[in-house]
Amino acid sequence: MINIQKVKKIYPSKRGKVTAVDSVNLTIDKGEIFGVIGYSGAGKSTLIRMLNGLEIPSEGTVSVAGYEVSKIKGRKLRQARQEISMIFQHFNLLWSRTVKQNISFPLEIAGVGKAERDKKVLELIKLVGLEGREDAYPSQLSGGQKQRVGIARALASDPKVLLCDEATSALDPQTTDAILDLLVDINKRLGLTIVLITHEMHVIRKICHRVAVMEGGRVVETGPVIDVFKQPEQDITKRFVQQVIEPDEAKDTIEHLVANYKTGKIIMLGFVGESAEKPIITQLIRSFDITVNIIQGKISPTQNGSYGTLYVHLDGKGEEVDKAIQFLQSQEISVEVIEG
Ligand SMILES: Nc1ncnc2c1ncn2[C@@H]1O[C@H](COP(=O)(O)OP(=O)(O)OP(=O)(O)O)[C@@H](O)[C@H]1O
Repeated sequence: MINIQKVKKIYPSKRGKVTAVDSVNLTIDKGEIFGVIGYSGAGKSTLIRMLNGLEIPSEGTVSVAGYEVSKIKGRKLRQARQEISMIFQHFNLLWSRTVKQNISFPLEIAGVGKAERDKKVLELIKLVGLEGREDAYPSQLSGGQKQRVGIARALASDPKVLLCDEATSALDPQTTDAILDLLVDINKRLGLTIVLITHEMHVIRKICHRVAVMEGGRVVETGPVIDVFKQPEQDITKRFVQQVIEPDEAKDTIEHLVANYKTGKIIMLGFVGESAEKPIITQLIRSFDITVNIIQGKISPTQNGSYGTLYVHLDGKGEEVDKAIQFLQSQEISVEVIEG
């Protein structure tokens, strides 16, 4: 569906040239939710803007939904943009138009007749959950509702690809989750390919099938989300993964608890995929003469399996504790002894 080949984008600036995107190759399949993550200045916006011709690459080719967007102009590019829609961090709504009129706008531009427009707008309002708010103005809506209008408007032209430019960055965590759920629902119902850029690993964890990590204009790591969580290769990826699996308050609690347990061992277990759903702790308690205290744990689902971490304190005779650890190591989980 999307093919990015040897793409570079160089901007001229007063202090010389800036390479915003450097030698990027990516292929994104039909129906995928693909995330691009990176810190500010990594080149994410430039990359996503090249997918709908808002920026033209300095080198390389970009093809999306059968259009070579890096080469086309004028009418052909406008036609391509009907099939490659975009939503934005700050929604970009028309403030003097109602919800209905905002959603209808791209259909008016495309010359769709009134009856057909009205029918389509109603369908979209239902799809994004805005029933009852049809005649409200953007200023009367919450952030989440505004983004729902943005999504409905983007879907009006029946696109094949939806580009999301930090679409949840202006929203609170709960609203973010509701909008992410809506994107997954749309992806499944309409088979839409979604490409999103973000600086939050939570967004990637929750909805993406695959992820590319960008740093200094380059894609430094890419793969299925679960694999990246299981084995992040680059330091920057490890930092992003830690954002969600090991929040700072967890570290403080562990340090505090480690100081309190004088005997036994504290271990950190890492679960990925099917192992996250097995009753390993039950097996541990039944099979060994030890006590097991669960200190802290979190299991999170991704689009291609679950992963999680669990801190436990094992206490008992030294050899029995060691046997229990060997048992854990024989399972498909990572085991790290923290203390003891
Ligand atoms: N129009 C422009 N002219 C000159 N330099 C630019 C232009 N647009 C982006 N850049 C530079 O290119 C680099 C990548 O910017 P880009 O906005 O793509 O990164 P980003 O990862 O999206 O970051 P952010 O989330 O802060 O937007 C930065 O160094 C930026 O200053």
